[in-house]
Amino acid sequence: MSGQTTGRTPGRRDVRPLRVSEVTVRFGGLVAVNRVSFTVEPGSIHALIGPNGAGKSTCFNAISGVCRISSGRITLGDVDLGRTPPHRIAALGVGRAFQNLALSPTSTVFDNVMLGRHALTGGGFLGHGLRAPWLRRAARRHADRVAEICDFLGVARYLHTPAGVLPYGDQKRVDIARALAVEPTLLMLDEPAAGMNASETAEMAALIQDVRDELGVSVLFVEHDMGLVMGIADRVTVLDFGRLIADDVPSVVQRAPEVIAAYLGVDDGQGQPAVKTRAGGGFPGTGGGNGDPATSPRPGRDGRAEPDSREAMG
Ligand SMILES: Nc1ncnc2c1ncn2[C@@H]1O[C@H](COP(=O)(O)OP(=O)(O)OP(=O)(O)O)[C@@H](O)[C@H]1O
Repeated sequence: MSGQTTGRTPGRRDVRPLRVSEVTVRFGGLVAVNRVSFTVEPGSIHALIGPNGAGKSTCFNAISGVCRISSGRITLGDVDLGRTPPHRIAALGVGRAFQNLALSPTSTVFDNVMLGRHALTGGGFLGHGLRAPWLRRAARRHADRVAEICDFLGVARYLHTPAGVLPYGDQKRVDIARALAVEPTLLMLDEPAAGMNASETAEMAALIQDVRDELGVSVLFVEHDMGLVMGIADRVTVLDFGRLIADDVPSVVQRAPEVIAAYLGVDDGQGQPAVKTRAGGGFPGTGGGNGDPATSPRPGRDGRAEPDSREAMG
């Protein structure tokens, strides 16, 4: 991946910490996120993990303004994001790529990525029909930047191709390009390796590291592939049933008894999973199972097994 990048840094904004402080999100009587606090440090790769229904997506939605927090505070630097609409949050420097690609399949890659740019431009210069010379110059600058971002993501050759005909892995890259088009200081990735094979996952890992190292952008990602998480994250926050159960470096998190128990549903009290009760389950470092919690059943809120339909992803 590194060979495909331009190495150009945006240098447009200071990268600031994202602080999630005592955040609670309720849906009626259900507490989906329960007084959760963590900080994404500037220039870090930070993973948010947890079994199905743990509250990861809700937490992501709260940070990107898609759902309202019931209490607590979310700040980027000293800017309060907690009650800010999504388009403003994007303009403030938070770019988000989605698990289910948020691309228009019939629009070109260029147009899809330019759409991401509209958080910066307000869509204004296009709406004026490019009559004034300064509007044409602005449009050219934005077009050049879109091309640069696509080059960085390794999808520049598809610039004028409808996004929908690209291979899945390349569509993922275009979606990340769209998120980077807002010139974010924080990039949020929702299950970036979902549906990818081992070599595509390795390329995605390299890409995420390039975003951090070459663009200086912090990355917060939700992921079920524990190999990817433990391989690239500087810090890992673990949720279970809406509560934070661990927040530390990967080597500590993967040995935390609460984390092992959350993924396997059982703990023998010594921090060791009772794997015999969870066929195929396991968490890296525990010696239990295939190392991919996404393939493991886990107890539901009512204590019954809650099978996960996800495919094993490495
Ligand atoms: N819009 C909503 N209305 C009601 N309940 C919701 C809503 N969104 C999520 N929930 C519930 O909140 C809890 C947390 O869900 P969330 O999707 O955040 O978990 P998750 O960790 O992202 O799970 P997964 O890994 O399966 O995507 C679940 O019990 C879910 O059913």
